Amino acid sequence: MAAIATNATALVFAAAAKTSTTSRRAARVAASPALANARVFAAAPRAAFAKSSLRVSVTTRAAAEEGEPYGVFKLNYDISNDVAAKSAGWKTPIVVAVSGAAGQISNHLLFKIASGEVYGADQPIILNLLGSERSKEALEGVAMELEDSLYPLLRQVNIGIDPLKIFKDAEWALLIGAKPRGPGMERSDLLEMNGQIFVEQGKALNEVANKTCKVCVVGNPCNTNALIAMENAPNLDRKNFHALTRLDENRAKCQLALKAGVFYDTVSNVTIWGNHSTTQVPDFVNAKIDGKKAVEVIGDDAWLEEEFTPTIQTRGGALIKKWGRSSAASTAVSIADAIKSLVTPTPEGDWFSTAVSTDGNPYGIAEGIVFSMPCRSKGDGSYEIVEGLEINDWLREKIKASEEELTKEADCVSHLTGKLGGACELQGAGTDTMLPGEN
Ligand SMILES: NC(=O)C1=CN([C@@H]2O[C@H](COP(=O)(O)OP(=O)(O)OC[C@H]3O[C@@H](n4cnc5c(N)ncnc54)[C@H](OP(=O)(O)O)[C@@H]3O)[C@@H](O)[C@H]2O)C=CC1
Ligand SMILES: O=C([O-])CC(=O)C(=O)O
Repeated sequence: MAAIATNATALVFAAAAKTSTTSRRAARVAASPALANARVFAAAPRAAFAKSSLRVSVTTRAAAEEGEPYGVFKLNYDISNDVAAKSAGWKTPIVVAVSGAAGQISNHLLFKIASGEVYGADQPIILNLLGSERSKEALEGVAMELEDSLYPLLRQVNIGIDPLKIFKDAEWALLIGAKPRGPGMERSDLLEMNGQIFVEQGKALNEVANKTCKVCVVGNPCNTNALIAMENAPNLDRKNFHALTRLDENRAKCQLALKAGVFYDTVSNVTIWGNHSTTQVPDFVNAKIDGKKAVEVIGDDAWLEEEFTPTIQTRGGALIKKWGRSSAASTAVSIADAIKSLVTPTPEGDWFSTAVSTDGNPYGIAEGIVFSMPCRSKGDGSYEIVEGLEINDWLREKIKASEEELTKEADCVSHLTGKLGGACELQGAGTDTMLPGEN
């Protein structure tokens, strides 16, 4: 993690960084007498927080030797004296690691997370931000903006370019960074290039993340990137790997509401099946509007099949044409929604979409891929796949096409997932498939 000096205190601290923890602290105290009375909070690992009193009993030693928390987050104090924290009954801080942290999606998401809107108003957050040589400076800028936002719940920010450090003790890993597809690139090229990133990050998560870490892959092609990360992290529960299809669900809810002439909060039970690509299947068959079947409320099967479905499949591309960039704010909102769906109980009778491992799934989808399905959660971070949805011929055929696409993608990256692979059938003209932003 980077130790970046932003003020006199930090400069003194940075200069002392190669000495012992004790002498570093002495140097900081000398530079800032107010610290003389301060005790440790900033880099205390999660286990150090006693649930009842929020008392911190360890020093920053371990983290300090790897790199310091950013800027103001270096300032140590005793959380047991934090009246606001105590009276609000705050929980133990959690480590949320984010890759592509200097990118445009993160620029929206990080501030939502730090505000308490995502994990709850009683959940202190430690943000670990992963960048690269390319984005080092930009990442500092992001950390500066987080400092300047004065979020009470944001208790520490660490920035760095080494996933082994940034993913340390992560309870959530939001993997957003990925190379965008460039002109003339085959999807298989993108799979290969980004696949390498997710091998490295999967291995790092395996080594240093909390064993119950929940991983949400956003960087495209997100389903297969999630598969690669999952296969490279055998110490983590496969069920805890997700690829983001919540944006597609939100897009589908909006279009159904628009057609029905109702506000979108009346639309429920919307599933996105399959890949976050143009083969995805927005399920209008099981969707509801005001508790009634959407198909009956809308009463226009031709529209649902021939307009609604392709509109959702290609919404990303339509947005890029208008805005000149891919969805960022709405993607960040949907990541927040996806997390909230796992940390709060799903409303009775409803479900949400997330792409998860197909191992043991109740719909007969091929195993060994990451496929979007209807899920429910008790709010403890885990989920179950909702069984018993009606799969009519229309859905069956479309779901099959997305399943075949993901199976081919998995074959293309078999050398990255430790499987004995088949040929990569995505290579060559006419066989290539598209991301939502590529049409
Ligand atoms: N699943 C979904 O619903 C959606 C997914 N997406 C995907 O999310 C990802 C991030 O989008 P967004 O934040 O808008 O993108 P940005 O271009 O703003 O940021 C992407 C980040 O990826 C990192 N990156 C990793 N490897 C490379 C590379 N080889 N070349 C360039 N950048 C790289 C960069 O960070 P660094 O230099 O720090 O590594 C960069 O900051 C994309 O893959 C996009 O397709 C977007 C919208 C919806
Ligand atoms: O293709 C992209 O980068 C954008 C994308 O996934 C989407 O908007 O759904």
